[in-house]
Order: sequence, then C-alpha cells, then structure tokens
Amino acid sequence: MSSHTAGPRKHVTVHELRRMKEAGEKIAVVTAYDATAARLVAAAGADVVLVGDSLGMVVQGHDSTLPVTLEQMTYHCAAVRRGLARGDGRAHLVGDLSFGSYQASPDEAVKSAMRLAAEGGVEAVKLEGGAEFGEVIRRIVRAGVPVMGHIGLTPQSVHKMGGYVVQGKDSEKAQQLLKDARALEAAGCYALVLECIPAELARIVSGQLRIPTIGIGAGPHCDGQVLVLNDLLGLDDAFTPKFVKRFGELGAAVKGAVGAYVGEVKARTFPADAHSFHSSAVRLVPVTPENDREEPPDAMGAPI
Ligand SMILES: Nc1nc(=O)c2c([nH]1)NC[C@@H]1CN(c3ccc(C(=O)N[C@@H](CCC(=O)O)C(=O)O)cc3)CN21
Ligand SMILES: CC(C)C(=O)C(=O)O
Ligand SMILES: [Mg+2]
Repeated sequence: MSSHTAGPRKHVTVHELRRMKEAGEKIAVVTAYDATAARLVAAAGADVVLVGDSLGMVVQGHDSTLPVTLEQMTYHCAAVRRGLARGDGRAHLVGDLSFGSYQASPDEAVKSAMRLAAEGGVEAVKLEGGAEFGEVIRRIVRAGVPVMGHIGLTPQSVHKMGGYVVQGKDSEKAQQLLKDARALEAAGCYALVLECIPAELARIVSGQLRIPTIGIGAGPHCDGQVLVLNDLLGLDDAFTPKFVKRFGELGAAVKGAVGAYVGEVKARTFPADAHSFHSSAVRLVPVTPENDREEPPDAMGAPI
C-alpha cells in the first residue's frame, strides 16, 4: 500500500505526482536547505524536497522571505542537489523562485527559472501568485521547466496581505482563490501549494483540479502536505503557528547534546584517549632554541 515501505525506488517525476493524486496516494513534501538535511529527508521517504525561500527566515534570520536573492536560492539548491545525489535518487527536487526574480517580466522569470534549473539542479521551480502570473508560467513551462504554483498565504506578499494571516475566509475571496487555482492549472502548473486557507476551501480546490494540491495550513483534503523541516523537527520554540505539528523535539535534543559537550570540555573528560592521536616519533623532535620553553601552566596553575 504505502510506496515508501517497499517496492522499487523509482524517481518521482511530475507524471508520478499526477498518478499519485489519481491513485489517492498522499504526497509528502518537506523543505531542506543543505546537503545533510536533504540526505536525511530523502532517506526518510519524502516524495518531494522543496528548497523554500523560507530559508530567509529559518537560515538567515530575517523576519520575511523578501531579502532572499536568486543567487542564494541557487547556492542552497545546489547543496541540496548534491545531498540528494548521495541517496537513492527517488525524491523530486523543487526550488522557490525568490522575490524579485520573476515578477518584473516574463523574460526575467524565464532566465531565473533556467538559472535555478541549470546551476541549482532543481527539476521544477515554485512561484507565488494567481491568475496574473499565467503568462509568466506559460513562458517558463515553454522553456522546459515545470512550475509549481503557490496561492493563499503568499509570504512574498506579506505587506500586501498585512501580515501572515489566513486567506480566502469570505465567500468572495474563496471564489477568487478557486478562479486563481483554475487559471494556474490552465497555465500549465503541474502542482499547486495552498497555504493557510480554510480546509473547506482546500477541499473544493483539490476536487476541482486534476493537478495535485499540496497544503500547508490548508487541512486534510489536499493531495499532499508540506512542512518546513525545522518546524516539524521542533527545532525552534519561537515559531509555533497553528498548522505546525512538532514530530520531534530536536531543539531540546540539540541543547542537551551541546550542553553535555560543553560540560565535558570544562570537566576535562573530553577528549579522552579514544579521541586522541599518538605518535611515538614525536619524542624524537629535536629541542631547538625556538621550541625549548616551558609549557604555560593551565588556569589552575598546575603544570600540563
Ligand atoms: N519556519 C517557517 N515555517 C513556515 O511555515 C514559513 C516560514 N518559516 N517562513 C515563510 C513562511 C511564513 N509562514 C507563516 C508565518 C506565520 C504564520 C502565522 O503566524 N499564522 C497564524 C495565522 C493567524 C490567522 O490568520 O489566524 C497562525 O496562528 O497560524 C503563518 C505562515 C509560512 N512559512
Ligand atoms: C512553506 C513552503 C510552501 C514554502 O514556500 C517555503 O518553505 O518557502
Ligand atoms: Mg516559499
């Protein structure tokens, strides 16, 4: 039944994602920003790895995704691609187009998408926006790069939305969102992220589209789900929106492990002999005027 426990590890393509929707198999998407994380999430069975521009907040410490550049997205995508290359090659890799890299003109959007594919090694790009991006999407797809759409709460428009708030709550906004979803499918998107919208609306959108919907804060009726890796690992106590479930408490685990290391360094129990290198030849190092001096005493005043 579940394809990640047994069977061939064939690469997840845009066609495979469509097949999964038709077969009613849920799609699991998770972010990664570096090679180590990519290797771990792929080994855990994620179908799709997303290099999200959320790295601006998670990795760079900004309070929005707006400062992230295409250069930086390319760098992180390439690192994730190299991490995936060390695994079984099953996961599908998508990278976010950064703010400012696709909005000004279709020509610039095509160039940005091609750079992320060529240098970053992604097989698809994701961009935020509704029907107004139809032309941009058509042009990128025509250039050979699959496009994942993203509507609802679109973090690159945080100032337009007036904050990170749930979208599509009244029937007029819900109607508009459904129209956008249809337009994005018609423009050639192969999948669509629905972020922070009512579960009832996400259910209707998912039922009306033939392309898979990937929800984050969009309820259980989407064809797949996406979460930021750091959020699902429980690495950050400060970021706790309603849609995040912590599947681990790695923040506490990290503090525990690093605290133990610090304690052992202070107590002189680390490094032990097992972690040290030895060479009997070193005693034969000739004593010269330069190295013939007493070792400094340690802080306790004892000779080392
Ligand atoms: N670590 C991380 N996880 C993410 O999911 C994420 C990022 N960063 N950065 C980019 C965007 C920003 N995102 C956000 C940020 C905050 C809320 C938030 O505070 N939502 C409120 C909703 C309030 C309301 O409208 O009722 C919540 O309580 O969930 C939602 C999405 C999602 N993305
Ligand atoms: C949360 C997902 C959908 C995203 O766009 C990101 O991580 O940047
Ligand atoms: Mg993003």
